[in-house]
Amino acid sequence: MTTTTDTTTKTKTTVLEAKGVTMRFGGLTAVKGVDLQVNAGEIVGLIGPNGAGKTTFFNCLTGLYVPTEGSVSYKGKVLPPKPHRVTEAGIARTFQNIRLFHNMTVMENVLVGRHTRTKEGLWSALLRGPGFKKAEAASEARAMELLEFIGLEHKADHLAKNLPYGEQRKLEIARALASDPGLILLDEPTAGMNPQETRAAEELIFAIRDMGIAVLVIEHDMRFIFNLCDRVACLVQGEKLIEGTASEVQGDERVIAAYLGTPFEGEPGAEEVAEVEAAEAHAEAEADAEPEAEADAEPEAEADAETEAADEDEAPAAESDDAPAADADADADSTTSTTSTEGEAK
Ligand SMILES: Nc1ncnc2c1ncn2[C@@H]1O[C@H](COP(=O)(O)OP(=O)(O)OP(=O)(O)O)[C@@H](O)[C@H]1O
Repeated sequence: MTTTTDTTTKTKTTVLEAKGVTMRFGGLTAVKGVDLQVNAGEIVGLIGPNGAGKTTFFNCLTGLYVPTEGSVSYKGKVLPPKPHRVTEAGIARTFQNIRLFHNMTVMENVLVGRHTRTKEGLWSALLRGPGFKKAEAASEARAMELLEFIGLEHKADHLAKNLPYGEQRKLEIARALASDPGLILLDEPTAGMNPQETRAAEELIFAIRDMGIAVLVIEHDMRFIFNLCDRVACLVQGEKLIEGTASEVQGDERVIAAYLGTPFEGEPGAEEVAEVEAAEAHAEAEADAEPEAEADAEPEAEADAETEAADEDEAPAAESDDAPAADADADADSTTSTTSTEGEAK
């Protein structure tokens, strides 16, 4: 599996073109006039805070929702808003919450994904004629190729429900690939994954791109997205806030603000700096004053000083030293954990 990000051989053929896609649910406009293009050979990321409209936009692209306004074209043709027609046209997808057939084997799950490419009709299937058997053998061969591609060929006859979580996510991708798509939409492919599984998913997506399949991916894991994507679009409250290269989007203050409310990287605000400096100066002054106080103190006074160690004169200095670091960690943690919890919850 190659992880090259070399883009020299990429063409600029537009695979997906969404124009002015709007989706309203009663009074709520979940997606507002979003334009987005995905070109052949590209990996495009779609980011945005919770409830920004990312999954709704995916559902509009794949025919699960009929957009209130706008159009979606695949390779120059407007797509009918019907999921099976969209799959037939060449767009496959995975879901935020895993949707495997849990009591079917790994192989059978991939074969289900193959059905849009199987031309044999009902009678042929019931009579199991030569045409059907040939098609069935070809489907199984293709399914096994895909299982080899994701590294699950040795588990072809295991029940899907017995796979570990990370392998279930990979199997979903194999099932989507079974329809021979030209574009795959991945909705939070690393939700709930550990760092090793996330890294493997990243490699898998590069390999899918290298097979000639364009990728549009929703993800909350920013490191993953910015490492992976040629372009990134950010949705906020249903609207596209910005679209650009990973570095353009990563550094955009509006994106940071949309996620966190306040910047958490780069320079802290003047107020925070002044607060920390004052606390440090206070702690130093206390430390300098202490030896003298101890030297002068009578035994009773020493006991008093110990009792006072926990009083408010000491406490602010100690807290001021620890608090900024602890807060920064908490911020970072809460960003990550919100992300994974969110992903798992759906
Ligand atoms: N079927 C629906 N009916 C009514 N409102 C909906 C429906 N689907 C989504 N919404 C609303 O549309 C908005 C966008 O939701 P959506 O799930 O698309 O956001 P998201 O960016 O994918 O969020 P997350 O990152 O949490 O998955 C939310 O306010 C949501 O409650």
